[in-house]
Amino acid sequence: MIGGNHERNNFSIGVQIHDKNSNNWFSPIVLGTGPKPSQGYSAFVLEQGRILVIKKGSPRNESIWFLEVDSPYVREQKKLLRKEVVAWSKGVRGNAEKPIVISGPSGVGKGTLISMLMKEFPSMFGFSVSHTTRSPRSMERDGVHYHFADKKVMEKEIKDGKFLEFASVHGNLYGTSIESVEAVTDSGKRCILDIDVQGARSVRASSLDAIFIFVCPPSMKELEDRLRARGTETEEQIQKRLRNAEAEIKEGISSGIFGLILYNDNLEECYKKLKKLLGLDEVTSVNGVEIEGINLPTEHTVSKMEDKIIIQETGKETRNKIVLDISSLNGGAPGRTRGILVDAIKF
Ligand SMILES: Nc1ncnc2c1ncn2[C@@H]1O[C@H](COP(=O)(O)OP(=O)(O)OP(=O)(O)O)[C@@H](O)[C@H]1O
Ligand SMILES: Nc1nc2c(ncn2[C@@H]2O[C@H](COP(=O)(O)O)[C@@H](O)[C@H]2O)c(=O)[nH]1
Repeated sequence: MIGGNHERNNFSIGVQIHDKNSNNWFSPIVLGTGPKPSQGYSAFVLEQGRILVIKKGSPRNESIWFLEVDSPYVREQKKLLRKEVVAWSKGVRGNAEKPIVISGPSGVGKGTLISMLMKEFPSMFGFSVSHTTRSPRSMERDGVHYHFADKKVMEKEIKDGKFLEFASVHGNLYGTSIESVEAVTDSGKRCILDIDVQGARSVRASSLDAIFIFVCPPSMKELEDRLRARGTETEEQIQKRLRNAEAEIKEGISSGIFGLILYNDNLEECYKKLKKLLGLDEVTSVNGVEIEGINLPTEHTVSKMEDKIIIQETGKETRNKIVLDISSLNGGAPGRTRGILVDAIKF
């Protein structure tokens, strides 16, 4: 059962599961950010354990949702959390672009390359803000560079299934929350994750369909010089990061986790190669790839014909029809919007 839940000031709609055998209702763990309560919903059970939910009277990009009840991702989470699990993802027009995972040893230049990409293509990419238990550096801001977290709180949230991946890196806990990835995908942008090799391995093993890029330094000497020049770590921390770098580089190159390997020798050259790998070398406009919202008429009826959902405007002389092609679904939970092909027909 999917329904409104205003009473406890919880402004996301609630989900309850009915067990036919015991005739009991129970509340599953709900992953991802769901839709806010609305004046009405239509729902259709789709293949592969998904429910399509269409909201009435919602603003642009807020009307189409998918509740995953028995998809491969949800089954994986049920095993991990040993509880009933469901997961939300939001429907967007077109293709949901794959998230990009960037890994590499500390100081190789991942953050520098990501900043260049986000500066040149601000409307295309968004950064997944990780959680960490390490202390902030002087220029770092909470919620922008990291969510600086208390270890106990973060460990509890990991237990509650709120993280896509987490790892102990250079003596601190780091992790990517589902909410952080969703904050990016919900804004229609392609998500970039800057995470270590262990985190990339976890993401690879999950059902999040991403692109994996490993960044290598030209030499260990150059890596050391960059870490020192950055001036953000103590000598002891630099030594620890350099020791870890050797194993990370070995694993990054030989484990098969990463489909793409970039050498960051000359920064400009490396950035050009990164853009080429992402198919951006010909892009001159910052608005080249936008994921559009799906704009539904406020008053409508909904029907299903084979693999098409037909949304018909009511109460007006011109009756616009919107057709969702559910055979075209791509992407999805966790932390991803679900792309869908949409046709609008005016009468
Ligand atoms: N190709 C390059 N040549 C010289 N210096 C570089 C190059 N790329 C990055 N740098 C410099 O190296 C330092 C480390 O870069 P950056 O902070 O981006 O590394 P990082 O991989 O994100 O590290 P961490 O994993 O610790 O966050 C920075 O001072 C940056 O300006
Ligand atoms: N597994 C994860 N690794 C992460 C995450 N966020 C950052 N990192 C990695 O940690 C190191 C050190 O980062 P620093 O900011 O302390 O220099 C670096 O390799 C990052 O890629 C995360 O969410 N999960």
